[in-house]
Amino acid sequence: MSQPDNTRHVPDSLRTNPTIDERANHCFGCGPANPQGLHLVFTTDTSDPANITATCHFSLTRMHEGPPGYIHGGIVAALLDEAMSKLNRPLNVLAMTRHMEVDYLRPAPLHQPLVLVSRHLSRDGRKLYHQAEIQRPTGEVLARGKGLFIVLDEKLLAAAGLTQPEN
Ligand SMILES: CCCCC/C=C\C/C=C\C/C=C\C/C=C\CCCC(=O)SCCNC(=O)CCNC(=O)[C@H](O)C(C)(C)COP(=O)(O)OP(=O)(O)OC[C@H]1O[C@@H](n2cnc3c(N)ncnc32)[C@H](O)[C@@H]1OP(=O)(O)O
Repeated sequence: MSQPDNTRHVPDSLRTNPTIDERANHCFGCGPANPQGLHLVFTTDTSDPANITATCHFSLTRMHEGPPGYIHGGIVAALLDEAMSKLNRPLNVLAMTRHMEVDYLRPAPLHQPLVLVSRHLSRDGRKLYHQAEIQRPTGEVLARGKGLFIVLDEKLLAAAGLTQPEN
């Protein structure tokens, strides 16, 4: 009986010592290699250490439709989650979402320029508290998320062949 050839689907980068960026290459939110992904590109601003932010300008099409003409609510949550996760690198940690909540304030339209803005709120040991918003270019807030991210412990990372970034 023939066996599936899994090796063809393993990128070279995963055979050696892949960086977190190489591993995140297929991330649904930001991975450039994911043909079905959102391909979000963020700019982070660390100029004020007390107010670290990440910003992304984007527009979606009917691939991500929920209510007619509007972004699906699950995608809204994914956008907010992604935006908040982008704060972890400037904070120099690898962390994952433990809890998040979403306020759907107004329907978020397809085919229109929108802005994702996330902000680091506070840190308590391994617990990072972030928030993110989807805004119109006018600043009107359409959706807001708050998230608890947990800095991954070294044992979990070691199992995945990773280490926390140097501080
Ligand atoms: C297996 C290896 C994984 C490899 C991952 C490698 C790198 C990842 C790093 C970067 C990712 C790269 C690209 C970004 C990709 C996606 C972007 C979007 C981000 C995501 O989409 S990422 C996916 C969704 N994410 C998950 O798939 C997480 C599943 N989960 C877990 O893997 C565990 O859950 C973990 C490890 C997170 C924590 O596990 P844990 O056992 O270490 O910690 P625990 O659960 O105990 O919580 C700790 C403290 O939070 C408190 N706490 C809990 N809930 C609370 C609440 N509601 N309010 C207030 N406090 C709360 C507890 O009370 C406790 O507090 P205390 O320590 O003070 O007791």
